[in-house]
Amino acid sequence: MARLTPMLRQYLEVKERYPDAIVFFRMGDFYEMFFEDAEIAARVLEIALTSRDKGAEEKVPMCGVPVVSASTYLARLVQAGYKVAICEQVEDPRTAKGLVRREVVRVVTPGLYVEDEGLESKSHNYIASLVIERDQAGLAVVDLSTGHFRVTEVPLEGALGELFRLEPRELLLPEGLRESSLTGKILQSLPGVFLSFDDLENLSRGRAEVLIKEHYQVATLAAFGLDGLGPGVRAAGGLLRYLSETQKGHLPHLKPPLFYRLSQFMLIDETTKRNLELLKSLSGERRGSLISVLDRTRTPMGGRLLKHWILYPLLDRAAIEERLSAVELLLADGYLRERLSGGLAEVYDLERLNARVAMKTATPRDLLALKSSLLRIPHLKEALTGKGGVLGRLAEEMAPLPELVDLIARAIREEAPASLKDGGVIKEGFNPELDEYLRLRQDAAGFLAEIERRERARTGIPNLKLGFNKVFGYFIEVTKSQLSKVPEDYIRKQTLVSAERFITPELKTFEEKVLSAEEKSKALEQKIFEEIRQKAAAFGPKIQQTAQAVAVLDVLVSLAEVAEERDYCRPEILDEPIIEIKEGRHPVVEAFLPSGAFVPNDLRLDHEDHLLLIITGPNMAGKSTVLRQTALIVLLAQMGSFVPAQKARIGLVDRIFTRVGASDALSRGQSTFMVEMTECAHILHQASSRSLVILDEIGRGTATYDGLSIAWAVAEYLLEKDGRGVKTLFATHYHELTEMARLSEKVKNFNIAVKEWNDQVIFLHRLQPGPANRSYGIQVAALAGVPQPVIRRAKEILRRLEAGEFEILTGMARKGSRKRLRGRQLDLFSPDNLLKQRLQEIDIDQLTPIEALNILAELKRLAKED
Ligand SMILES: Nc1ncnc2c1ncn2[C@@H]1O[C@H](COP(=O)(O)OP(=O)(O)OP(=O)(O)O)[C@@H](O)[C@H]1O
Repeated sequence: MARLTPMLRQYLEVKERYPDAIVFFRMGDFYEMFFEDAEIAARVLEIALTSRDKGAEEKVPMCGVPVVSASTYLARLVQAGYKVAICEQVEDPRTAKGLVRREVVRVVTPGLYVEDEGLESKSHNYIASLVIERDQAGLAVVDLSTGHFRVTEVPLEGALGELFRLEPRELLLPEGLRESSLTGKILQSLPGVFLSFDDLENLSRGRAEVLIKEHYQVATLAAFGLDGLGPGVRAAGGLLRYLSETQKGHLPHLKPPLFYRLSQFMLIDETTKRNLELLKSLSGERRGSLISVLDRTRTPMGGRLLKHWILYPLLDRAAIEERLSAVELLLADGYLRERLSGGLAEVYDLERLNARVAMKTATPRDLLALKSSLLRIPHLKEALTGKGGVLGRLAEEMAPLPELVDLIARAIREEAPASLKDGGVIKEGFNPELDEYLRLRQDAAGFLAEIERRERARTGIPNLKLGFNKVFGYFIEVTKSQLSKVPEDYIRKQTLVSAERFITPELKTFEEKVLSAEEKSKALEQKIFEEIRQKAAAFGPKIQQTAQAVAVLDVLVSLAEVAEERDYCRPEILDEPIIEIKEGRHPVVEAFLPSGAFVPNDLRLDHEDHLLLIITGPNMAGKSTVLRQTALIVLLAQMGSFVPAQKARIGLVDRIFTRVGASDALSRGQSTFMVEMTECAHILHQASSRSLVILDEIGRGTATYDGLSIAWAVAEYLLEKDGRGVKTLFATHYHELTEMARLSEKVKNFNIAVKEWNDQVIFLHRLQPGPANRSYGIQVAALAGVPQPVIRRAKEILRRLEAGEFEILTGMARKGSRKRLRGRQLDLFSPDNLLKQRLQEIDIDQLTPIEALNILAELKRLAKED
């Protein structure tokens, strides 16, 4: 240490306090990084790595980024998963005695990033914290870029699901969980989440309460609905402490924590969110997702709220009806909708602008954006006056804040530059002192012209010019051919190819005056701007309230537009557990087909005679589509949207469960069948009589008869669960399941119609009562391009199976007729020696019917491979 320069010593002291962060060390107009930090940053940011003298002969690796463009570099480091500590000069270098004092003013991680460059405008950037107490988990989430703060308590097994629903960018966990299996599971569910660890386990309930009360200056937690909570309060307090430490206590825009219970909303778990392709398609893109069809929002806060509505459908009938009525009104009044959408399109991200104002990072252009957004508010309010219901309430909640608009309009120049650094931000006439400096600078132009004119006359050099550059300041330029006329008092400063530049004492004195005026005016502009920003910050809560109202309005207008364009209807919301859909459509599939090409379908579910619908039909007929569209229509209805149907009556559903086809869990080291059964177990445990269960092809991942037996037992269990059963749609290729309809009147068979033509199938996509009579698997295989010899052979096997050989075989197996069975099987599948040998080993007399069936299934499989 002793050999280091004082500056590097200061740097190392800072670094010692933030060992796991890259330190951005402010030096003038740059943030510099040293040692290993410099090497990492140079690599990640692709900037030059240089070095600096350590004071002795050794060199220290170093790199730097300009302060003006720092947020871009910051975004890249943070996105690459690094933590950055921003260390500023906290005193004026011009007046500091000795080394300038520097302090870390903010720590930035993926979850603490607030600059626009690295954030998706229509997504929240959440940081969450998790605290576990026995079988309960407390969860708190904050979006620092908007100030949203939410808290919940969930049973431990639901914590992961809720985390997946929120998808935080960063998760704060108790130190003790660092190496735990739970952390491993979290990383599997949320790949790319940035994990931070904190001493949350030793944060007592009492201490956490004090932290919250102190921050919000309240006497009790009752106002936030947090009283009576345990781990929820600790998670919220812990998160607040972490935010306060990293932001150095600077969190004025954080909204009061909003407590919610999972039971207030329809529960959408990880599987359902993925399977129903709510925010992303199965291939991971926005295209093909529900939100891609629904999102017509014009403001970033509207976009974020729409996501929230999709993930948190309501269970309160009155609240749903309110939203639906607003959508209906907007749908009916095209003129109103147009006025509103025009206004909304001109509102910027009020939430993030407000956050930047509060965090003192707002630029002059941010304030202009705030002003022009607020200027739209009176128009929106006016358009909504007298509308009643939600719309009327929104109008009341919007605050146009004319004092703030007026202040910004008087103070900030419309063409203000992006940064404050070079001045030119504050309008003339706003501050007399600033005007004085400005006049001096303007006068300077006249004064310089006067000097030029006078010097030309004095020296007789007609093309003598006055100029300015950053290195030499003001100068007089004389071309080489005129040099002989230059007077004695000119002092030569610079030689160019064809001219020489001079200064005079008079010019130097003048220059000092002008430059000091410039410097003073910049400092004054900075001060004035900060004062205005400070004043704007005082309007924070009103701006947030307005932003929230704008967001709701934006989503409602968006839903009305989609309803109009895609011809959706208003669903009837019921308390009784019925789902009745007439001419329902899949909102996403239909959007990809030509208009009118989608075949609508009717469907009814209830607890009397339509509790379990078994849906059979060939591959590609549209079984999955019917299943998913039913779930999506229910979800849309409960989020307050119109639905793609001619008529829909929806009894409130508390949860939608889905078990659909292959999942991407293979990459997480689980087998397809294991995933299928885990999801299935979850459904069987959790589903209630108010849930909707969608099962697509269950039991397919194992041996045929194991699978069939499981599928059958699962269906039976759901039929009886809790005495009332669970509304279930079950698509299957196990034709045997259709037998269930004979055993219970609550079960109904449906199939999806196809037409046969020239040994080809034509898909009609129409749902009709009764079981499917054929599977057409081979025709679909042919469509898919399976080679002709295989298709011919498959048809041959199928023909013989259908001719009854299958039943004969099983019958024989039951009777234990070893010899005949062997003969038949050999004949049927033209087996090789290996197969013959296997059959010799089987003691058919001891076989149970199921075992016999399994053997046959295996033979079939071998024959197919053959
Ligand atoms: N009602 C419909 N109207 C028009 N096209 C439809 C309809 N239903 C499905 N389709 C089309 O058929 C395709 C296959 O549908 P889907 O995946 O639902 O079939 P499936 O019966 O579940 O098939 P598999 O058994 O192979 O999974 C869809 O991608 C869609 O293009």
